[in-house]
Amino acid sequence: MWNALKKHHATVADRKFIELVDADRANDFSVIASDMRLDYAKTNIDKTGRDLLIDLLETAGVTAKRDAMFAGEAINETEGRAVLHTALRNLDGDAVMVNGKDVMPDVLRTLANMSAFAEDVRSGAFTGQGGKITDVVNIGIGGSDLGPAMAVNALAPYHNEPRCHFVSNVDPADIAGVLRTCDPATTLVIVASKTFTTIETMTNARTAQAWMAEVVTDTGAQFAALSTAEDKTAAFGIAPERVFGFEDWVGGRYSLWGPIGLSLMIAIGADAFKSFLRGAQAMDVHFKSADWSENLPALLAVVGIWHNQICGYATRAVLPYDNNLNRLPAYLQQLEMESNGKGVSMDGADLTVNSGPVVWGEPGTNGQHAFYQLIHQGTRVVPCEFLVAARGHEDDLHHQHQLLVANCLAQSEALMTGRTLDEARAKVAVKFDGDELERQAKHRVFPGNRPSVTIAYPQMTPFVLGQLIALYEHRVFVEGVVLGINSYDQWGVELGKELATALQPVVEGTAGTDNKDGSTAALVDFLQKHGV
Ligand SMILES: O=P(O)(O)OC[C@H]1O[C@H](O)[C@H](O)[C@@H](O)[C@@H]1O
Repeated sequence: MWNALKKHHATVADRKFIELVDADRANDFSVIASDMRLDYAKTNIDKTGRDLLIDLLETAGVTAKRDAMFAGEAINETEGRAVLHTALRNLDGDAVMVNGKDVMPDVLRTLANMSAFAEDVRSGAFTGQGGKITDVVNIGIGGSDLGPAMAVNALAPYHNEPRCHFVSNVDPADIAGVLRTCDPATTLVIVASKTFTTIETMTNARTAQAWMAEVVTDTGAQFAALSTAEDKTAAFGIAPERVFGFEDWVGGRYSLWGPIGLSLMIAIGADAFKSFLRGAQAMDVHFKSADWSENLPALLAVVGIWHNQICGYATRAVLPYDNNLNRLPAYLQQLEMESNGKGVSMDGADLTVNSGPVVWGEPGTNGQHAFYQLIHQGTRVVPCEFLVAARGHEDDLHHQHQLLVANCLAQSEALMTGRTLDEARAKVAVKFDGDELERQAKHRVFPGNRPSVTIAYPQMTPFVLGQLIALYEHRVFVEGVVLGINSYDQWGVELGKELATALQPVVEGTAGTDNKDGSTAALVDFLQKHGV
């Protein structure tokens, strides 16, 4: 299949896709599911290419794998675990079996407990020593931070109760900066850690505990924990009624839908949080039922595969024309790169194609005034993913939103159409002539034919955010199955952790640098001379 796709690519690589994009192609290469429209017309995928890509899904067994995932089979083979974040948004409670047990009663009970606690915090029924909670500090990292931090920003217009802060970095600047703005007597600290062993999180949690203890008599009463390790949360001193547990079949970067979403739920309320879950559930239903040729996550995945594994474009820019999605690129970096950044297939063989792409981005229009230069005229092609809402939330500034939308559409159009040398000459002919005209014109040429997809939606509501994040999760799943890798482990983060533990005494000066390489030893020496 890979060879067939590469062969086909050779036949279409030079085709100007601007010449292909008429109304028919725009409809044929777009799909609408629930509230979202995915347009992938501005690419050089043609019908044959799409057929081949969909054959690739069938050959890779995506249908069977998808059904196995939803059925609770242990598709995370290297860790022997099911992958069931979808159960967290299965609000109708249809049975989901793991090892012969229906997990839904526990899932729904935890959701009800979280909802009651979140509403108590919002209403003031739950208080700190100094009264109603004014600030929530979520201490977590990776999947225990990026999801809620991204979603609280994304849903800022729905955020109507305590201020929410997110502390992740072990750099003391992070926690010190946040705690400086909070009153310990009215702050709720949420320690979010699936394992409750992550060094950054546990270090920051102890710092927060000491900060609160200076003022608050019973600090444990103002701490909550989100974890799979209830013994460890108890040892930390957090009462069981404020521990919201989940199971190991929820991966860290897929955990926003359950207890790890508590800070989001406190920010927007339990009803809006459920609407967020319903959005994701709608995308799950679509993913399970739509034909691959009409299936949003599957199509987004095959476009990604086309650009990365077939065309060889190493990166992908995610460009939300939605300022509140400013943490989406960082969230997707973990979701996609920690899931599909692997060089070994499930059976232990080396991959024969590239692993998933480098994902990066910033909201438009800011990026336009920074790095779009490279996207338009650099020598490397960067496939772009534009996201845009029909409406913002600032009704009195709707004209500004229209300008935002115009910018978004202009960028994908410019990337596709480019500007020829003749057009560039015409632009500068009034100012220059002769050789100088040629030289100046060359700088103003845009190669064009640069691919992008656009995801459009009516407005960034909780329901739409749920759809969007579930769309990306399933896209990652499909790409992972096609590559034959396990998208649900993350062994690649272990080595650095082990070496950091070993280096701590070296940095502190209680162990020597004898067994370190020359570069590391010299850096330790320099930092020690400067007071580390
Ligand atoms: O939630 P925790 O157990 O504290 O884990 C936090 C994060 O750290 C790990 O190193 C993993 O790479 C991430 O996938 C995880 O989300």
